[in-house]
Amino acid sequence: MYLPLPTPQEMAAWDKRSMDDFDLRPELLMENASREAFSQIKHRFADLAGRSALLFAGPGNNGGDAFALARHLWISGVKVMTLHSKRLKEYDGASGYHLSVLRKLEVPYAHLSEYNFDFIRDVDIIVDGLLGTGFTGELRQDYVDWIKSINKMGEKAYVISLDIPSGIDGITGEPSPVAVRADDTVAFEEAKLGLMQPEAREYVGCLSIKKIGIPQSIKHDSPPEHYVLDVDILDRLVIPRRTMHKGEGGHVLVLGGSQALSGAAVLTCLGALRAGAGLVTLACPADLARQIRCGWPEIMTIPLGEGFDWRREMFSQLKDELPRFDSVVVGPGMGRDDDTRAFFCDYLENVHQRTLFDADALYFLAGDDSLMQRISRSSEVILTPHPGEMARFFHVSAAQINQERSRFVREFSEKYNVNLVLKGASTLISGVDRHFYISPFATSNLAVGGSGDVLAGIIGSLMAQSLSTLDAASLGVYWHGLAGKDLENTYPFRGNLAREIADILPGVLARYKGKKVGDRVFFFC
Ligand SMILES: NC(=O)C1=CN([C@@H]2O[C@H](COP(=O)(O)OP(=O)(O)OC[C@H]3O[C@@H](n4cnc5c(N)ncnc54)[C@H](O)[C@@H]3O)[C@@H](O)[C@H]2O)[C@H](O)CC1
Ligand SMILES: [K+]
Repeated sequence: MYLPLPTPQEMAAWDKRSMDDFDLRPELLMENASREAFSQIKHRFADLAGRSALLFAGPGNNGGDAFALARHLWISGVKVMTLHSKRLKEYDGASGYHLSVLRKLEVPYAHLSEYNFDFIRDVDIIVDGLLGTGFTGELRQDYVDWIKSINKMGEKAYVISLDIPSGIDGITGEPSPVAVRADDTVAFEEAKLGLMQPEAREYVGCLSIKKIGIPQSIKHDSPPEHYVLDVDILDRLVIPRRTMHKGEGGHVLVLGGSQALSGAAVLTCLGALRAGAGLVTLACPADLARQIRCGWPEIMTIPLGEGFDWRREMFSQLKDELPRFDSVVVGPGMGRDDDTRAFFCDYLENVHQRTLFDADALYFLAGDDSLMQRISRSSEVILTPHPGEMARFFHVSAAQINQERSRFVREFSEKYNVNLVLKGASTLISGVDRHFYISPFATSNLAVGGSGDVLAGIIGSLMAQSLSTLDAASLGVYWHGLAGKDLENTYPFRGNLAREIADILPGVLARYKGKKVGDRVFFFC
């Protein structure tokens, strides 16, 4: 369901405990790491003998991984050249050990700063073992130059990064200021947090996670703070009983829509229906409800008051009906005027415990902390802002939110302790369990008006189907992302409609549920 995403510090702590408590030597873990990278290369090249490989070995253990890998390639008949970043005698510990074996085997090596890349012709394989989780701050200029050389040669050669593309920050995922563009990245034991951040996407290539022998109990005793959603989250949805009745599918109430924005509420209803809700009811001003009823027979409506505008009094019509719904989605296309706000405030006084707040509901909540206090610490509600909506809570810009998504989400959780979905590439979920869950999907096919409305409907639907709010959010975000990824195949230049995201949900589920992805995090590489 959730794969751990340790920070470099969390990973180093696991590493240390492996040694201290279990006497697992670093040489051994390094050997395991290099074997895993080797098998990934073998997976890419059917016949390795006679190929050429250039290995970049940095000053730390990432460089040691490259030394050990150079040995496996050499033994397989690959023409190997190992380039090291510091003087040979400066290598010690596990890296020094694997280097010494290489030297005994007489594998060719050279100092990086003395090597002339102009001599390189048609290398097949480039191994990036320059920097791993020990990298901090900005790259030194010589590293910038080496990384640029790798990327230049990588236009024609296969590039594999060990653990993390060199130059990528292990937490933020940002290149600092450049980074290796890999075809494959093999993350050792677990993917590091930075690998899953949107900033790292174009550098990581195809990511696989390979175990190197860190005992499970260590990870269990010191769990990381962040996780990435995995495909088996789809297993939370069970095949429905043939004899079920629609009530068992849950009943979602959507409060939203206004004359200018009726489509948003409809898309939320469609998302909810396509995600399997047995019944979906839209409550909105009466004239709007009549219009929507004509075009969408599957959506039931509760016409409130009269006209097209929301009014405070309308809530009294709805109040007694709330308990018959299994979840409520409030906000899509609702509008932001004072009368709508008054209706929303009355709703908050009587809030359904399984409520999802989206769009204009977030606008009201962000503008008045006393409203947030009414739902704060409610473990079953959820807020689903995009960066612009999140920005209003902090009086910053959407760009600032995107620069430090984790930090803002953490601050929000600490202040209000509710479930939260911060949308965007690599959507971030924070649960009332104080953990953070990242979506593995970043696709431009989801960047279309109405996509968020559909997501609100999906999550609302899953909340109505008795999943915990956090599971509903995780599954909903994964399913929505998978649909977007699937649309990428049909519409590589975008152009899909938001309603198509909703429409393909059942088919996507049928195709991908139970599918084995092995140790790959991303389906599509
Ligand atoms: N986690 C495990 O159990 C295992 C990890 N392995 C590999 O080891 C690296 C982490 O190794 P470490 O020695 O801690 O760090 P690095 O190799 O990343 O190198 C640190 C090295 O880099 C220098 N440095 C730091 N910042 C900069 C900078 N901005 N510019 C230039 N140089 C920089 C610093 O001085 C250090 O010398 C992990 O990623 C795995 O690949 C094991 O092999 C298996 C077990
Ligand atoms: K690396």
